[in-house]
Amino acid sequence: MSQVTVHPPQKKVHAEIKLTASKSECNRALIIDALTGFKCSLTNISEARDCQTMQRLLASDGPVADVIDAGTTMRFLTAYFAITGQRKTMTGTPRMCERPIGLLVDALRHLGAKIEYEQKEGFPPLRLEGFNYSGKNNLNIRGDVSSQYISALLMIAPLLPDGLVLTLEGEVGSRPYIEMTLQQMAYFGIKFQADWSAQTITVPAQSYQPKSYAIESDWSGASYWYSIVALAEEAEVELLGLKENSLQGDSAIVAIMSHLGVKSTFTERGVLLQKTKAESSLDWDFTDCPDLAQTVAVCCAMKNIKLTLTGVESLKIKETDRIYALQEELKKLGAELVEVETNHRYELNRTQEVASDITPSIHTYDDHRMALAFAPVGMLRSVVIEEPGVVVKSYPNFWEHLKSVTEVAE
Ligand SMILES: O=C(O)C1=C[C@@H](OP(=O)(O)O)[C@@H](O)[C@H](O)C1
Ligand SMILES: C=C(OP(=O)(O)O)C(=O)O
Repeated sequence: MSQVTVHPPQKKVHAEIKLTASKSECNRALIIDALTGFKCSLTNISEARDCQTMQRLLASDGPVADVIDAGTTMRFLTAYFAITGQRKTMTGTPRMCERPIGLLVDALRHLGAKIEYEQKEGFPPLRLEGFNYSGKNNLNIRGDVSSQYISALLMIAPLLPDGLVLTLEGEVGSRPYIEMTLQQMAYFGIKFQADWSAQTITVPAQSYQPKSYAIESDWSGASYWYSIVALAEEAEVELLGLKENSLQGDSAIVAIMSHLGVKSTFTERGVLLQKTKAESSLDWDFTDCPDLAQTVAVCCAMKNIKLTLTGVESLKIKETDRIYALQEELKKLGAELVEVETNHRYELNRTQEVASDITPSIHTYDDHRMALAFAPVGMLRSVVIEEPGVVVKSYPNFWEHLKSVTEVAE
């Protein structure tokens, strides 16, 4: 097993970090570029493996598209290959083949795509066998499973002969990601109407306009630096390439961390993080920013801040069951994450002190965010992170960046 040990810093954490670009923004830009016939000029392409995989698969005419563990790549490419009538087998890691895709497949079939399941109904691997337009431009889809299905459908909507009227049913999770999709579509010239009270988005048939586009740094990646600053005794970190008015919903970390002891000041180059006083409890709804839940839970566990989490149901179908993974690994930090009876509400409490001579060893469950969220623990006590290479999915340079502020032993 490979592992790293993160040791507490010997001096003030002081760094300027150039984060890689957002994988979400990048994978949308790559799909839109493909829909213009690759006529856009994209800059600051993300180093995240999910985006490298997207680029490689868009450029390949091979019959099998293996997305590895990239959810957006799987969902966005399925819609893209379907609408462009490409015959492909879509597959990924064993975990990817446990992540549901039935709602997207049903929607694409309704529009005219021929798609078969190769193994289990509702899950990858899938076989795409062409597209024959059904003449239907109305579609209803549940909003509470994954917003990625909705983004995937929206991005192909302008290419449908009659456009698309998409109605989202029930609760809508990860809504900022849907808004990011619409804003990026608008940037590339697409006109649409979004009626959020009726949860209906109307996209007429039209063409994307090729343009140049610079992808912003990754706010999800920024969240680990917020946690580092919150936990370190003394710290000042500038994160480069982030904007105050971001398309990314994970910029909510600014507001969350203002309660947990990090002050943000936007500069011409990005955002400056400085320490400030933390509150003793936090109650946060993660419906709009599910990828921040692990960062915040670990940070609160270490700072002994009582945390109540809601809106975390989707965590069970991500790279791993993140609720289970958090529950297991937080125990090693002396904290307990329990579901409160009132349903879908979780409470995090420190229940015991872990002796200072114990070095917790954190299992990462093939989930980049488990490694990234637990690494900041090293600001307060030495911690082992198992299989550290998982970070490559979204933040390949993380360990190099961390080494610039503290000892990370291989
Ligand atoms: O559209 C996107 O780029 C994403 C949407 C979210 O997924 P869900 O919509 O499945 O919650 C998020 O967790 C994921 O990391 C990226
Ligand atoms: C859930 C995530 O990614 P995806 O769904 O794209 O695999 C993530 O990066 O936290």
